[in-house]
Amino acid sequence: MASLGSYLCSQNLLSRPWPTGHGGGGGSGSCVHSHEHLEEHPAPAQAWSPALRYWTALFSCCCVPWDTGSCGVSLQEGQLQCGGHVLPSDTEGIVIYFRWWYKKTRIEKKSAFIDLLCAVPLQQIYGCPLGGIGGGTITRGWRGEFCRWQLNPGIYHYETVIADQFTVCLRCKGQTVYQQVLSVERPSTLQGWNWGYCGHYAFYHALYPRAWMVYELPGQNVVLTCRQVSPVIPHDYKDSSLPVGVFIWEVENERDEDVDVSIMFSLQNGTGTKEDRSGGHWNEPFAFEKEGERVAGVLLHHCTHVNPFTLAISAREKAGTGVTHLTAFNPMGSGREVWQDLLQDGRLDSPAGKSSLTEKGEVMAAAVCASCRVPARGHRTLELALAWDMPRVHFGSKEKLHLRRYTRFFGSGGDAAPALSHHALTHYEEWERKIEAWQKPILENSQLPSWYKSALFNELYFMTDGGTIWVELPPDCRAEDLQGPEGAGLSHLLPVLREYGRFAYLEGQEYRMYNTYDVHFYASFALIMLWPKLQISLQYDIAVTVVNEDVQPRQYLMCGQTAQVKLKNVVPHDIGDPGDEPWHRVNAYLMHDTADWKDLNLKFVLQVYRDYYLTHDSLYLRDMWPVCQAVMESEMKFDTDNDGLIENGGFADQTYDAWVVHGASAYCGGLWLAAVCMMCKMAEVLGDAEIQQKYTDILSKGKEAFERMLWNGKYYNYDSSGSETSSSIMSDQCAGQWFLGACGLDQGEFEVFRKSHVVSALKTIFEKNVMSFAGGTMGAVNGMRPDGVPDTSSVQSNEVWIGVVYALAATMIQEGLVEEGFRTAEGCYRTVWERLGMAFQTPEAYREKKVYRSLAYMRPLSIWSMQLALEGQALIAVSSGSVLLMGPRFAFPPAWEGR
Ligand SMILES: C[C@H](CCC(=O)O)[C@H]1CC[C@H]2[C@@H]3CC[C@@H]4C[C@H](O[C@@H]5O[C@H](CO)[C@@H](O)[C@H](O)[C@H]5O)CC[C@]4(C)[C@H]3CC[C@]12C
Repeated sequence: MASLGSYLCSQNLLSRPWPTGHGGGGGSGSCVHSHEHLEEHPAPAQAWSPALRYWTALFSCCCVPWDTGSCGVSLQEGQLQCGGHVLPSDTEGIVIYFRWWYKKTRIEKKSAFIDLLCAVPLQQIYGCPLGGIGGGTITRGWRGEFCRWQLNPGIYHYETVIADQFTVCLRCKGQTVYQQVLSVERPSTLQGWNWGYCGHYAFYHALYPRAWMVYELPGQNVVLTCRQVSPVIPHDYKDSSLPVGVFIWEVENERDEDVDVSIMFSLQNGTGTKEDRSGGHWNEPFAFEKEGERVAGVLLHHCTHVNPFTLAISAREKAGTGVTHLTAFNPMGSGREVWQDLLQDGRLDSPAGKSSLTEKGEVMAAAVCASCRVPARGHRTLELALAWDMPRVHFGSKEKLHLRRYTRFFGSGGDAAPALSHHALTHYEEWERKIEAWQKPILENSQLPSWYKSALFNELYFMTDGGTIWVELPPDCRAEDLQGPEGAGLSHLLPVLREYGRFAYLEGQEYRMYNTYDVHFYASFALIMLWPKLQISLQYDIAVTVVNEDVQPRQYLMCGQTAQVKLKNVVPHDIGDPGDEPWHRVNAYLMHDTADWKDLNLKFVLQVYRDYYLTHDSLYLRDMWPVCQAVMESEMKFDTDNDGLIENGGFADQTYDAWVVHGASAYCGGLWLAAVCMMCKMAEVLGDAEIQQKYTDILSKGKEAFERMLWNGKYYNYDSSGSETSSSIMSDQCAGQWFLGACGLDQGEFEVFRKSHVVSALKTIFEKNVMSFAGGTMGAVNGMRPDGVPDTSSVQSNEVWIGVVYALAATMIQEGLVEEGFRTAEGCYRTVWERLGMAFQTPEAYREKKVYRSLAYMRPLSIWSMQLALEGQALIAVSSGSVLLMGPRFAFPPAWEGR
């Protein structure tokens, strides 16, 4: 048995529940996300609700048909509320938003990029998603259900498809003794099947990109362990793109007699949407043999007009393992014919030939079954796979055709499902070896707490399940098609995009914008550390958008003003909405005109240097340098008093897009100084003495202004406006230092913020925002008043942002406050994954009580910056000869070693 399985075996855990510690909160050595008994509910979070409950009342009085129920709209005590924050009842933005929403959804019949009226209902059901990066994802729940679907890029569909199941059949001496669907459900369809598996005898464990389900078949003396593996492999740009998942069933026979074991995998042709009934779908059996390895199963052709696809269920044939199938059955009926077929001999009938096409209104399913004899007291393995092939995709606008990344290896003809299945079933062992080599040093590091190990790997689910898309650059695409006729001098743009393709992931499953840049700033650590070429490719895409403009005027929802969609020489908020035409039309976000945001340009510069520092890619640095200069020039205008420090504009002009900032600010001012420092460093590397001098002068002036205007003796004030809340303690006030530290630019000649000030600020945040908030158990609140009461002046100052908290923890670790860093981050992990049951859907934000916002969000990927900080600490420890804190470095290619 491979990889973590061997760890399981070595600990004699194969036939027992995974070590506990989650849910129980004991932290007893488990490093996976677990549900001990599948019948248990993970956490009592029903009382928690989406943030925007005030809308119902508002819109019901406008007589808008309102049928979604869960989205959170309410009027509390006669006032409009957002996240418990009272909004003025005449708030112009709300009215403008509503008008826009009505036109978009009711007149144009399109979906809104952020639908405040139809929030995704909270279901505490999710587990590890299936699939590699950018080929679509199918998420399974921790009870084994197939329940979250993203096959059309960026578009989610939340539906448990009942026919999608694993069923076990046990036979002794030629008689079936046990046949059971491995599901705790008791549905109204397929009533001829034996449902209602007792959840007490099942255990779920997840350590992304793998998950384990252990079934102790009651009264059978047989234990099944289903190991689910997806090809998500750091530094791998081929197999990591594949739309497949493998299920390795380990069967342990604890009886004194042989048992014939069959695992049947049934699947509906579709994803549980109304399209499943649209007619014209069909199934066919297949077998695929290559290099002496044979897999067999059923193809389910889903023939929709837009983005048709083929699903494939299959199993690996090998000596002693038989594979049979059922090409088609009705998943809406009793399913009795399927059940009897399996019951009779532990095999399926395996009819030859295709099914007929489904009629309109008809749904079809198929099944594949792998069977083997397991000797008394013996052990055998059955290997099954799910693949889906949707090679050619259109986004919502249907203007451009995109080929997914994997088509360069498996073709774009729509006939790749057999080869994908074969590849998955013959390569998963290699994937597991690589996953283990990557994860093991961290898992085996006894100095790291278990919750952290779970958080680090499991939060990575968003890399694939963030509506992620990875496509090829069209072969005929020319540099001028991307950069415009003048060209931006990005000499390596085409080679990079041709070699590594284009990558995009959503801000959140509920905030449907690709590569939201102010947020990606936080999440980008995962990409640069694990798939650096994708981060480089993403940055090239952003650089292209910087040099382009979109002169189309439009009204912005928060302020009501009209301005053009995208200005030249500024970084966009995002690269578009999958419901429209991303890359081609950027800035789907229309809450604010982000041309006036203060953080976006700076975040580009910070990432360019950070990426260069970690990859040593000097071609990239050279290409990005003019773009950095251009965006810094644009940013310069925000230093209105020429003191070397930018000022905010008196509106929410940065990632905290509902938290107003006036004048100089700790967050944007700090990012600015860090970016200026990196401009000096990049100019030095590139030998540009003039620019280096220019930025050195700005930096020395700006540092002085920053300290004078914001330092209060303990921490940096929120802003310099002198307003009632300008002395608030912002948890993210050291964001600039965070990036500087990650790039080794935080000391000596490069020290921007005085060490003693940084440490004092971090200690204050720990004392106030962390320990004085929810008893230190929920991470850091964004804004805290010096007297220890959260800053309620805005919706967002009173929230905890999980991704910000992980970044803060990384900053603490960088500054040597390791214990404080772990304590801070632990609060968020335990709140989200244990208390609220929001596994595999970490939201952007929650409040101390009752409210959360934006499920399945990008920012928490910033936890990878904690890992970078820990590795940095380990290097410091080694070089100073002190005790090594960490295990060996991991995940970096050999070229990075020793830096
Ligand atoms: C329209 C309301 C009143 C405006 C007015 O004063 O006239 C707005 C008040 C509060 C707004 C909501 C705040 C939370 C969401 C923010 C979201 O933007 C994305 O979120 C990230 C921050 O979490 C940000 O970093 C990222 O760049 C953004 O893309 C937009 C939806 C909000 C629900 C927002 C909606 C308008 C208000 C209700």
